[in-house]
Amino acid sequence: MISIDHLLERVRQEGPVLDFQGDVVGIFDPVLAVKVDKANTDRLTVPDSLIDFLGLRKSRDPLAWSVVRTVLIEQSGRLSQPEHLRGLYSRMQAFLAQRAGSVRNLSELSWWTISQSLLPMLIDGLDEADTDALIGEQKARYNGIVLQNFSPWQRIVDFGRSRRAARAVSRQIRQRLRDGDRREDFLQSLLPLAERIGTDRVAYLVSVVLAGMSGLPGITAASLAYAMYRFPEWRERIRAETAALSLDALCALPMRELPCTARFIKETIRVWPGLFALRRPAFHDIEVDGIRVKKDGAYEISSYYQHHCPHYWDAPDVFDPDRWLASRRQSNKGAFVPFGFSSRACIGSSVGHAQLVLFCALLTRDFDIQVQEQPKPWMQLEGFAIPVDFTGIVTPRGAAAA
Ligand code: HEM
Repeated sequence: MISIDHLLERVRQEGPVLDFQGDVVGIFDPVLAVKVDKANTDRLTVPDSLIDFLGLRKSRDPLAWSVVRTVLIEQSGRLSQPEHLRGLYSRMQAFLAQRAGSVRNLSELSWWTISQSLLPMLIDGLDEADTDALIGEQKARYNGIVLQNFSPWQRIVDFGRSRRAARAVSRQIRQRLRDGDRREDFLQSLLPLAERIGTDRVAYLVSVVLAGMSGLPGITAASLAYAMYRFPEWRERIRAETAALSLDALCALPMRELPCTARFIKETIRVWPGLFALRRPAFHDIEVDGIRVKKDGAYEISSYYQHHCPHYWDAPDVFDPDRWLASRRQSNKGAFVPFGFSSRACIGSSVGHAQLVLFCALLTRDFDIQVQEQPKPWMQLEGFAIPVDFTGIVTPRGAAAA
């Protein structure tokens, strides 16, 4: 990956559309990035499965990706209602409480607190064995995404984990369809598609949501914990806001009563967006506003670039949550894209954003964190932002709210 300074200089000299090696076009203008990504996604459908390749499916009725996205976005909205957030908060709180009192890798702890607590929103009512299977898939993703451990042995272990998780998901789908049992979770929202696309492809869609909830949410949570360590004055402001609310009030997400928390989250995901650059294959020839990307070529778009470009932000590298005050807000022309670019943006952003607010509350009103200063924690910026050497002890605060 080229450095941000080099990229900024190239864009300054050559403009926002750059030719990279190997038929890759870099698009570093927010409006153009959205247009090209949309043109690529418009014709995207749910991919074929093995059954299609073997010619075993009776009807072949392609289902647009945008339809699936709408279903999932609506479900994400329902799952961010207070009654579901209360459950999410309790799960995160219990997870942290079990791990309190001993020295931990705080990035890893943040990642797992967030990721594991989301599982019942994917499939509610799982038994222990199937929960273990899905946690196994999350372990595989943690190894690949965060630890970047691609040793042959790890790959074999993780392949086994993924197979086990896939079997658990298929079993759950069959069981739900057979028993007519209804739950409020992502799986439920996908079941009506089973008749049209087959249960195998519903299982695939469940795995896409599982992947979505087992990567960036946890990485973002680690950045929030790190930002609280680096900027303790903001931690105290968040504590004051969240401790003033009962848990029920907090789960209604009264953002007007949480202005510092909201600004802190925005600024953390601006400075350290979960994903720096996306290199997306072109599914067909794309021609938009004079930009051409050949089928089987690729284009690159970057939230990190957009979040650090002085064209859109004053002092872009400075962590300054107050830049989001209404009195100071700049017109950033759609450059702020922590949840991705519109046509492929995060389907879980309602749940995701709510969870980040609750995570901030948890780390301030319910727990204290003592971070170890040796070795000094630092933020690794390679493809995504993850705090390193970030160890410490989490302890419950005496006055944890009911
Ligand atoms: C703080 C939390 C989160 C952040 C920062 C985040 C960020 C993102 C980003 C940047 C993308 C775009 C990736 C791309 O363009 O290829 C994305 C996509 C996605 N996210 Fe999230 N996400 C979060 C939470 C979640 C949650 C809670 C779920 C599931 C419940 C989820 C499910 C997905 C899925 C399925 C996609 C793929 C959408 C598609 O391919 O059309 N995300 N997310």
